[in-house]
Amino acid sequence: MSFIDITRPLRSDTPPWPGDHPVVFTAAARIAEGSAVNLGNLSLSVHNGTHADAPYHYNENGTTIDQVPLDAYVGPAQVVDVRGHATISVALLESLGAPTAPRLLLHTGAWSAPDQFPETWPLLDLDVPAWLAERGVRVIGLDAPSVDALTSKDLPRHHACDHADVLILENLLLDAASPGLYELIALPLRIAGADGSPIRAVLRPLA
Ligand SMILES: N[C@@H](CC(=O)c1ccccc1NC=O)C(=O)O
Ligand SMILES: [Zn+2]
Ligand SMILES: [Zn+2]
Repeated sequence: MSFIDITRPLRSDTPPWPGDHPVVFTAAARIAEGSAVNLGNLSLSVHNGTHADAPYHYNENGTTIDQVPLDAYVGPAQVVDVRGHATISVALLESLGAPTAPRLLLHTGAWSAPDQFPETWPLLDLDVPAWLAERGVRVIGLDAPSVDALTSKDLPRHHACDHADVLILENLLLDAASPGLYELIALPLRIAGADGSPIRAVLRPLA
């Protein structure tokens, strides 16, 4: 069965989080210029594009990305459509029949123009991470740049996820994923000591 690719392309013309390092991909060598090979150099913030946050991103004593349990990032996942909602409450998720899987992906529709960084996106109520964790959820993903607001400095939703042992995926591309149950594969790179990592995130429909 074919995959649905829920990864944003890493492109130098996609704006990063304000103030963060952009995607820089340069050709260090080109066959067309007489080299034996084409050779690319890549420079990134680990929060560019579709990525996993490591708990170390928001907790000095948190797990770094090379230490996170890989089985969290592979397995059944539910996609729900929360487009048009400013806040995501327990009641909203219940009304959508969530959660039915250990991974919950929120289609917010908040970042629709790739060359324009969004200013607002739907935010979880602070009791949602613990409520989801009690129901077996280990990963929350969304198609917005963060689980917290752009201007947040105290990152209450990141911390609520951390306290509930819920891992976070950000900047997914869920336009082609209708609500339903899938297998998610979204493994981070083994970057020693890092606070996050790009992922290649795909869904496979579960019949
Ligand atoms: N995707 C990130 C963005 C982030 O937190 C961030 C990235 C660069 C510089 C500052 C950041 N966050 C808070 O001040 C996140 O919410 O995890
Ligand atoms: Zn992040
Ligand atoms: Zn984050």
